[in-house]
Amino acid sequence: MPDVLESSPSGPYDALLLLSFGGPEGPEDVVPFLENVTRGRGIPKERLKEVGRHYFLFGGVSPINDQNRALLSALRADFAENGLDLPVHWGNRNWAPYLTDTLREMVQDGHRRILVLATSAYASYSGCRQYRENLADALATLEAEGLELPRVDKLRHYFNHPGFVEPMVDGVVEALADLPEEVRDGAHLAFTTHSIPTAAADTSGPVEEHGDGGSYVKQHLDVARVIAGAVRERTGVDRPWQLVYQSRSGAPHIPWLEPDICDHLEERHAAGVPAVVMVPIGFVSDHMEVLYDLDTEARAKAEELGLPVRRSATVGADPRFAAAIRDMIVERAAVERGQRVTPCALGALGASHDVCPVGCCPAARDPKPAAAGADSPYA
Ligand SMILES: CC1=C(CCC(=O)O)c2cc3nc(cc4[nH]c(cc5[nH]c(cc1n2)c(C)c5CCC(=O)O)c(CCC(=O)O)c4C)C(CCC(=O)O)=C3C
Ligand SMILES: [Fe+2]
Repeated sequence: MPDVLESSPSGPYDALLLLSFGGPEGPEDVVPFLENVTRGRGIPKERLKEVGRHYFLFGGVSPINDQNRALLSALRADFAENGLDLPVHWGNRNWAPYLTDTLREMVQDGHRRILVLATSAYASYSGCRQYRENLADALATLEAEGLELPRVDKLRHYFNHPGFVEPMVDGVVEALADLPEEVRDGAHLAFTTHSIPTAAADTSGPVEEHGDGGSYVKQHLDVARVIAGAVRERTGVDRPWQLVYQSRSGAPHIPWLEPDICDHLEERHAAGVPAVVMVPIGFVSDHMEVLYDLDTEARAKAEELGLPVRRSATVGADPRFAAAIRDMIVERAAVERGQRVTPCALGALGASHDVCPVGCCPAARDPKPAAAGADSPYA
């Protein structure tokens, strides 16, 4: 076995775990799903009712599960085509297939070195450490069951990998082409991502990045700048752009990142901007936040204003994204074998760390053990 692993480009890893958020698959799943997501998180009941309503509008089905099934197929097809013999499993934090069940099956199948791909591209408590906390929790459960624990690592943040960025550039160019010609050149770009509490943004990423929106805001600004630059080159038009936010929750007196996309559309319209393309860089695929908060709510706001808007595509299961993941797996495996690599990244920040350092994206309150980082209690 060790010989096979040594000669494989993904050795020492023997499996990939696609780790996602999870979502309901029917109306009866919605409330239990929301209970799973919000356990002990103090989200106002009003907000939960509102979010439940979004899911019911779509038949109680989150788009995220089919998106993950498509990504699984794309990864398996890409690995097979490129001779990467690495099985891919799928587990979620908040709905079936649950992370703990998937990890148990992987251990029972004999996997010992597992690399995790999270469907979240940026640093933050919600987008990184919370995934690592759930991994630690799953490992603790398996340990209590007497299973021998595998070693679990997490793939670096991929927000600035060309395989993530380039499909979004294509998406913006296509969205612009879909606008009426008379407003196309004057259109502004609104890069959107999930709002988080400003305190969580300020402590996102490694300690030395804390303050002023932390890694979360810096990473999004870097990607937005790269995409806006590429779109300028492709279309020959220099369009103003801004990073804005969506999907705010939490108590109203707690500051979250602003402006909200709907306020931004109002402000741009009042300033005489003729059109806006919304670019959801914060989302890996068409999550409920994209289908409801942008395609339903923000579109309704734009219609009310008489402002032409388009929403550009998320990366989803684009083959370039699957190839990028393969690239990063092979890269990380080489690092683990003690080899030097030149990691691939666009923008000014460079490739993100392979291992989250101590103090990265701390929890706002009651810190929990987190796996797959420098402060992991597991090997
Ligand atoms: C940064 C970030 C991402 C992007 C990174 C990543 O992708 O992980 C993300 C993704 C997602 N968030 C999702 C769903 C929810 N998020 C909630 C609540 C919250 N999200 C937060 C942040 C983020 N969330 C925060 C700071 C809260 C407040 C409470 C808390 O600190 O927990 C709530 C509770 C109700 C509400 O408050 O809205 C729900 C239902 C789904 C599934 C969607 C689908 O079904 O397609 C996905 C992909
Ligand atoms: Fe969320």
